[in-house]
Amino acid sequence: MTGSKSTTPEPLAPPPKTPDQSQSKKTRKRNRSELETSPTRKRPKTQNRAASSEICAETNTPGLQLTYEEYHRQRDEILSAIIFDLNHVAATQKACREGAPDKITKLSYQSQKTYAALVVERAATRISGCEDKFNPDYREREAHRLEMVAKKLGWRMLAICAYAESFRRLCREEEDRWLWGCVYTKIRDFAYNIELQACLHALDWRSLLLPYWKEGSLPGLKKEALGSKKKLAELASTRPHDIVIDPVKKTFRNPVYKNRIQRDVDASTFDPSDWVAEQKGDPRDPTLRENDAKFTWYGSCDLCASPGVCSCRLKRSPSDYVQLVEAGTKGVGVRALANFKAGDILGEFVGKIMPPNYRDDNVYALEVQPKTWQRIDGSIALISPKEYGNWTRYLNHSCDAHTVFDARTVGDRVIMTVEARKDIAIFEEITVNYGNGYWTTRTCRCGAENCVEEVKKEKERKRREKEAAQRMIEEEEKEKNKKKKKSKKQPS
Ligand SMILES: C[S@@+](CC[C@H](N)C(=O)[O-])C[C@H]1O[C@@H](n2cnc3c(N)ncnc32)[C@H](O)[C@@H]1O
Repeated sequence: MTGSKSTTPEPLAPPPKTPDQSQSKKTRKRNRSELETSPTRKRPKTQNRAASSEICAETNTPGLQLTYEEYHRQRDEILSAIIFDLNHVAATQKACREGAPDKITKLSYQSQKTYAALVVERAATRISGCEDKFNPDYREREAHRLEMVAKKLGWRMLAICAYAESFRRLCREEEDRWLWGCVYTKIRDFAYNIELQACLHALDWRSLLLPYWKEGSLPGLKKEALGSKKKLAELASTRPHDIVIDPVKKTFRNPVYKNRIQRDVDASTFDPSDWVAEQKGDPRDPTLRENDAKFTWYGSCDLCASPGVCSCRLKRSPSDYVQLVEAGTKGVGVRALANFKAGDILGEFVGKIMPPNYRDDNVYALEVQPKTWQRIDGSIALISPKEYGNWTRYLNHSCDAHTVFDARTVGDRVIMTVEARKDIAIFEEITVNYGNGYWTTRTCRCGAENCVEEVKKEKERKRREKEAAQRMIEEEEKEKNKKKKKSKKQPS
């Protein structure tokens, strides 16, 4: 990414289309199969849904009260809430395990655990056939959905999801079976991602299943479903961005570059010895903002507008909502675990702070450029995360990217942030634009309509046409010269 900071605004997302226009044959087929998981539909009750049914009536989609887009939006919101709840419960559990939690945290954890245990119990009684069918509290819809998750996705998945209030409410209260079907399908497709996220955040789903553990006591509850305590403890102590998930093979690994494991770190590092040739005397970190007049050109803090050094920091929480995954031929990629909105700052690009002329990292390095209003040529430094960095280094390129790298002054330094330029849906791969310069010697495989490879092909086609035209002119010239010579030789 050297010399490739993209400061130009990304094109806006295309306007919403009707379901027929916006969906390819393949997606339509998939959507149909998603919807088929829930056979019947009831008329939605809320005002919002009524409005959506009007939209649908306008688009003449028989039998649908919501558009596909509306379904997908609601589905993504529910999924995002489920992941948020799981992370929140895991954080509460951690606080209770590690320190002296306050009363509210303790109560909150205890109540979440009780609710989750009740959900597992409901599924267990239903599946083992001991359900009291004459119980006035009997809720068929909820029991059916819990049974479906336990039987098809496994008891582990049920125990994990049971901790999320939004999942419990979805099973109990959501009347729209199609919407339930959409969410269920997505949970099924990303089950391994959700499971690993829960394990990495040390969510204690195991204790919900242990009371039922006895060979053959619950259909489908095998010893493997409980997992090994040692392996779970290992995962819980791993930094989530130190592993890359392969959801297809259901495995994970450490990210590696040139045979060295890449480590996840929280902040950039500066080693004065890297800067000796660059700066005379005592080398200093050029991204550090100090209270002396010499460096006032870093501008005021972008968070609190303080002209001097302040204590502002970027929130780290968005990093809990991204995952490293195998991205096919592109290597490692980043997947969103929440819905992000345009304008959200997702994180800081961190690594080793090197001089601008550093040439040893032509894959990951990013220039720290002056902010757009500054009239300063060149870059201040280069951030090289080839060995130590965070998840932002794994953002793959797309010519129609979701995010941009941008320089910002925050607290005591100038940092490179990753900012969303358009909405990002949960489980989508997050991309950034490296700039066309990066692809002069490489081949981009982003597949976007405006891909730089198309521009390259067009350039190549024009070059060939020009060459062919040049050759024709030359040949015509030669012919003319020959004719001239001949006519000179022949006496008139
Ligand atoms: C900054 S790294 C991104 C993380 C990288 N995928 C990895 O496995 O570490 C940039 C490298 O990822 C790969 N890459 C990223 N986007 C790509 C794209 N659109 N097409 C092809 N390769 C891509 C290229 O190998 C590129 O040199």
